[in-house]
Amino acid sequence: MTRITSVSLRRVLDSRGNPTVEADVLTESGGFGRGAAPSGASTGEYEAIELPASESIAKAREHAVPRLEGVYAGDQRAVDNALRGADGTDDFSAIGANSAVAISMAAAKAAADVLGAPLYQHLGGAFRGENFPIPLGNVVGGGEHAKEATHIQEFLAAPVGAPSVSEAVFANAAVHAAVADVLDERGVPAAKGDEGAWAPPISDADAFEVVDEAVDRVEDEVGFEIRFGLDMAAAELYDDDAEAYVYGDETKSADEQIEYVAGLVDEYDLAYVEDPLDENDYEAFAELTDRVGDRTLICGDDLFVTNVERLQDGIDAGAANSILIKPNQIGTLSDAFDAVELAARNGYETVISHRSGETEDTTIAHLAVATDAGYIKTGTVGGERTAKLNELVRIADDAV
Ligand SMILES: O=C(O)[C@@H](CO)OP(=O)(O)O
Ligand SMILES: [Mg+2]
Repeated sequence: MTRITSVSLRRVLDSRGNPTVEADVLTESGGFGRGAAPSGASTGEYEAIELPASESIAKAREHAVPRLEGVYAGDQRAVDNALRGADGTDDFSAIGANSAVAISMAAAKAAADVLGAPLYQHLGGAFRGENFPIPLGNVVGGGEHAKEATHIQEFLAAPVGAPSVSEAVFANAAVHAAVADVLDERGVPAAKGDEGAWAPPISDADAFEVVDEAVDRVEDEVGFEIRFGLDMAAAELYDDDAEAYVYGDETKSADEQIEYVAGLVDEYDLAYVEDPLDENDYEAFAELTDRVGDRTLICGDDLFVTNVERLQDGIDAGAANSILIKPNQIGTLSDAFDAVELAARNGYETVISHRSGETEDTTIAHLAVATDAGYIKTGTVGGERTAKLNELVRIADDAV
């Protein structure tokens, strides 16, 4: 094992053009790792705290860096415990989860570098599974990621029948292109949202038709099953005062929302529905899961925020049957692994995910392979999205 000799932090651009934190970790035997923090727009109420990049860097330099020097880079728990100890809060509000996650990922990469092993192998070990995640590809979106588009935040292609990860990745890109064709045929202009999905000014009902048509076309071309799913990001739709989900001029009570989503699952044979209900409503999540959980994944993102305590509450309540894993929601890779393990022990599927604000960092591709995750959600097109997808293709090709 080799000790960390230096941690340097800087501000770099994220895909929205905002400053984010990048960390470089060096070890005594010359190992090097670099990690950069992503950033959410539709952030959950219970996420770890992201501080302004400069403030987070200043605080981490003062409190965390001195504690990290001398820690074994390959002992990820020790690295992450040092980060937690330096911060001293439950939610990383002292140094910022953005510096914490950048350092945590950089240390893992430095350790992999020392070992001469790819990151997924260092994280997953010799006996990790041999499966590859199915990529969920955002092809139409709105909500907090694009104003004047759909109320539902993400319509996600799910190439569940793809024979390889590479074919799955290309199928999602083909669905993205087919959506552009269908919109064009309907005379609908479309810009792109934060994650590169089309952001057309159409109703949610029309978006279902467009995506369904695009998926059918590509399914015919490629000859394997492609379904689709949603991230409803319903906490963003929910109005606490009105106690209702707000879709422009229309509102839905929790019961109506459950009815609506269950109807969509059946009508469109949805493979996946993320955050269909408010992040505080475990009960409604449990009711929906009970109704449709045998035929689709009901995934908690803002509901669980990659947090084992919130996930345990969900398991106890029977809320959802899968969890979105975003390392920056909780602050360290160790915490993210704990959430994956708790999920796996309780039969919850795991979906490793990007954020709407991203960098070229490819850690989540390695994390998905290392943890044998069933799915990865990392967009479809755009450099910061294809960075992860292309890394997955390289991992499958043994070329990292
Ligand atoms: O809600 C989500 O799942 C994510 C990523 O798609 O969005 P954000 O990073 O804005 O929270
Ligand atoms: Mg989400």
